[in-house]
Amino acid sequence: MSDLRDPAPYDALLLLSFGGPEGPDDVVPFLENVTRGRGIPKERLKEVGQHYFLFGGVSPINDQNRALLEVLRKDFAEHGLDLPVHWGNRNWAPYLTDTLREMTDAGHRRIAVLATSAYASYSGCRQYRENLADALATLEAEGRRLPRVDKLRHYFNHPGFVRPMIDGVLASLADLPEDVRAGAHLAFTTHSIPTSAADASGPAAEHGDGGAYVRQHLDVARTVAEAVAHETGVEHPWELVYQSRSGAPHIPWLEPDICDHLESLHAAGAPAAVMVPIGFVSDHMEVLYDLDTEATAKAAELGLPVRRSATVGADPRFAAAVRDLLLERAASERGIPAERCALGALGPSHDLCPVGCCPARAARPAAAGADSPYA
Ligand SMILES: CC1=C(CCC(=O)O)c2cc3nc(cc4[nH]c(cc5[nH]c(cc1n2)c(C)c5CCC(=O)O)c(CCC(=O)O)c4C)C(CCC(=O)O)=C3C
Ligand SMILES: [Fe+2]
Repeated sequence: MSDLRDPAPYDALLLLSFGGPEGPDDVVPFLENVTRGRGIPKERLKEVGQHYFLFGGVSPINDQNRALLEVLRKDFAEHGLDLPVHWGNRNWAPYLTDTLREMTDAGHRRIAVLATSAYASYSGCRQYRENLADALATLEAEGRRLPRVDKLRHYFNHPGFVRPMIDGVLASLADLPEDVRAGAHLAFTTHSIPTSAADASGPAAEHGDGGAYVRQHLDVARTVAEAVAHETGVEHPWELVYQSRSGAPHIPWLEPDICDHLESLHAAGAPAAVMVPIGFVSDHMEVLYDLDTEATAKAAELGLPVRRSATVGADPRFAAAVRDLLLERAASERGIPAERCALGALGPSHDLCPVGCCPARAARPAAAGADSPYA
């Protein structure tokens, strides 16, 4: 096999996701899993529970991961990549620990991990690595010989992640009434996090205010906005805004919120907006509730025409990007330099999170980084 198509040393891929409830009885236990020890106000939990109940207690995220699994397996098969793809979640079944146990018992020794989270930050990266460490600790306590797990690099700027978003924005613009289209703002949106977490996501000293988290999002937003301008001949004004804030009101989180932003746009005379959820990999609950329900209602109240552009989801170009990331990392683990695709100004992200990357307040073991306690 030609070197750059060889998955060795990897013998399996693990799709690692957030997980979500699949019926009304799952909602509260799911929220308990998500927020264990994180001091989310009870009021906020009741509110978030309502978002799920509005959709029958079902988060779309699991079906989206099932669809992604299917396109990944299809893409691998079509490209002669004989590598099983498994799926495990941090907060709901199929649970990460159970999947990793099955993979270990099936004899997998070297597992590449794709997290359904594209950017740096504690919530988007280190927390996934902590949960991997927890799962490995459980398997170790059960007397199992541990496989090695490697998390694939951040793919926020991979063309297979960015190009489908550009197409999504073009489709949303085309769907706006013609008389407001040319003046439409692009409101790039992502999950708000505490400003302290943003600054620690790759140090503010190196990346500026908001750390790597904000810088990476700004880079993607600029890349998408420039590609859209190139395609349409119109330079749409754009901004990076936030959604889904939680936590106590006195703690500063990234702002402005998308709903406040729509109000400001309206007040400033903007004729329309496209909400572009660059922070998310699929149309899960944060997109369906916070954007399609809440922000869309706010826009209707203002009389501001809005559209919400698609996330990458199970786009075959994303599956191809995952294959690319896996083969690139496999080659590099074998000591062979491989091309590392990236759009924008920041270049490809690191393979291995450095010691102390994206720290949380309380230090906990995290796998698949330079400070992993596991080989
Ligand atoms: C950066 C980021 C991403 C993007 C990266 C990634 O995708 O991982 C993300 C994704 C998601 N967040 C999700 C759900 C929730 N996030 C919560 C809480 C929080 N998220 C945070 C950050 C992020 N979150 C933070 C700083 C908190 C508060 C503190 C904490 O608890 O760490 C809470 C608790 C209640 C609330 O506060 O809202 C819930 C229910 C779902 C599933 C949706 C579904 O079911 O379809 C997904 C994909
Ligand atoms: Fe979240």
